Amino acid sequence: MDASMSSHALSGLNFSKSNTADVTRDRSLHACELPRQSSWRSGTTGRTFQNLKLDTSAHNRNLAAKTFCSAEACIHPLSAIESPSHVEEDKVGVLLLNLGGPDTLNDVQPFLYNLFADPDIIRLPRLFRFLQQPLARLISTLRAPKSKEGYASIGGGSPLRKITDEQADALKMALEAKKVAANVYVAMRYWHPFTEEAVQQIKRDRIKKLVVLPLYPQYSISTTGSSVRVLQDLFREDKVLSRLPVAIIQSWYQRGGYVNSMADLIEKELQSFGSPDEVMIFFSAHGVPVSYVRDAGDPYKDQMEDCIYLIMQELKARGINNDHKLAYQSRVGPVQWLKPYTDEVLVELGKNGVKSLLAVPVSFVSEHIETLEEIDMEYKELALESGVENWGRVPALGCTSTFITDLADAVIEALPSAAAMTTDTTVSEASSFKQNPAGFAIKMLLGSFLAFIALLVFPAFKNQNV
Ligand SMILES: C=CC1=C(C)c2cc3[nH]c(cc4nc(cc5[nH]c(cc1n2)c(C)c5CCC(=O)O)C(CCC(=O)O)=C4C)c(C)c3C=C
Ligand SMILES: [Fe+2]
Repeated sequence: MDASMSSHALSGLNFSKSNTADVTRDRSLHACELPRQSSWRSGTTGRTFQNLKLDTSAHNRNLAAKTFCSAEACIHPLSAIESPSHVEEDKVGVLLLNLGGPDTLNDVQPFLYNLFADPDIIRLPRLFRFLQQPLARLISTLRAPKSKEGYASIGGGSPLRKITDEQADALKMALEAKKVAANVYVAMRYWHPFTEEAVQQIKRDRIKKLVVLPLYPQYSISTTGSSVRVLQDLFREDKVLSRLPVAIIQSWYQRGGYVNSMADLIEKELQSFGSPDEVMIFFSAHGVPVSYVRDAGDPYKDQMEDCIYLIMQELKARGINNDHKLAYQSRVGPVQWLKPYTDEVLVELGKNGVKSLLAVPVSFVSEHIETLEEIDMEYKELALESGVENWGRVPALGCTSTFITDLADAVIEALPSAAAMTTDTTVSEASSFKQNPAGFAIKMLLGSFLAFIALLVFPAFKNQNV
C-alpha cells in the first residue's frame, strides 16, 4: 500500500498514542496448553467479501453446524492469484478481529472517539454523515469521565489486548499441532494494534493466503461488519492485497467446539451452587440498537437466540434442565436497544423470587469491562438488592483449550475457500476529503455547530447510559 492510500485509510482514526504494535504473535509465547485431537462438529461460515450478504434466517435450526461458502470461492479458490512456481510455499496468515480497548486511562477518550466516529456504531443518515466526527468528539468527551471510572475499577485499562494476544498465541500453537504453519495477527477496530497496522504487517510478511476470524461468535453490523468494512477498504485500495486470497469466517457461534465449551463452563459453574438444579441460567449479551435489526437487517438477534438454543440443547443432552433467560446489556444513548434489558430483568427475577442466578456473558470470548465491571459489580449488586441470594458468573472462554482447538479447525476448514476480493469502484469518504479539502473544512465547521445542537436535543448522552 502506498503512503497516500495508507493515510486515507487512517484519516478517520485518532492515533493519539504512538505504538509500534506487535501484531504478529511470536511462537515462543506459550499461553495455553492444547490437546492434539479434536472431534467436534463444524459449522464455519466462510465467505468472501463479495458474498457479504447477511444471513437473516439464522434462527432456522437447520442452519446450525452447516458449512457455507460461496460457489465462486469454493470452486475456484485460487482463480485470482498469479502463482508462478518459484514463489515460496503458501504462507498462511490468520487475522483475528477484535474491538480493542484503552490500555491506560489516558487512552479512554481517544478510544471512545474512534468508537463513536465509526459509522457502523453511530449510524447517521447519509445527509448527516459530516456530523460523525464532531459528534464523536462531543460524545467521547462527555462519556470519558464515566468510562474512566469503569476502567479504573478494573485495574486502569482494558485487558482485551493481552487476552487477545494470548488467544493468538494459543491459536498459532493449535494450528501447528494440526500441521498448519501460520502467522496469527491481531487487528483491533478502535485501539492498538489497529487493523491498518496488522494489514501492513501481513503485507510485509508476504502472506499468500489469509483467513479472517472475528473474535465475535455472532455477527453484528456493529462488530464483525464494521471491522470487515475497514479491511475491505484497505484491501480494495492496494494492488497486492486486492489479489490476496481471503476467506472470512462471518460467525461461528454454531460450531460444536464453541457450544460444548460454553456448556462445559456452565456445567462446572453450576456445581458451585448449593442446589445446582434451582439456579436460573441468565445469558447476558451485549445489546445493539433495535434499528440495526429492524431496519438494517442485522442478524445479531437471530444468531444470539439460535446460540442460546444450541447451548441449552447441549446442556439438556447432559441432563441439565435448568430454567434460562436471555437479556441484553450495555445500552448507550437515547435510542431503543434490543430488549429485554439485563438490569430490568434482574430486578424482575429477584422480585419474582429467583434466589440463585448464574450470569453467562455470551457475545464475547474475553473478559472485558462489561464482564468485570458491569456484570461482576453493577449487575451483581442490583440482583442482590432485588432479592437474589446466590450469584455466580461463568468466566469468558479466553484460552480454553477445547475452544481454541475448534477455532483452529474453523481456520483450516475455511482455507480452501480463500479467494481474492472483488474490486469495487466506490469512492470512499476519505478520498472525497482529498478531492475537496475546502468543502470538507466547511462541513466540519457546520458539523461542530450541529453537533452542539444535537447535544441539546439528546441530553441522554450526558447521562449514565451513554
Ligand atoms: C458483540 C459485542 C459487542 C457489540 C454488539 C457492541 C456494540 C456496541 N457497543 C457500543 C458502545 C460501546 N461499547 C464499548 C465497549 C465494548 N463493546 C464491546 C462489545 C460489543 N459492542 C466490548 C467487548 C467492549 C469492551 C472493550 C473493553 O475495553 O474492554 C464502549 C466503551 C466502554 C464504555 O464506555 O462503556 C462503548 C461506548 C455501541 C454503541 C454498540 C452498537 C451500536
Ligand atoms: Fe460495545
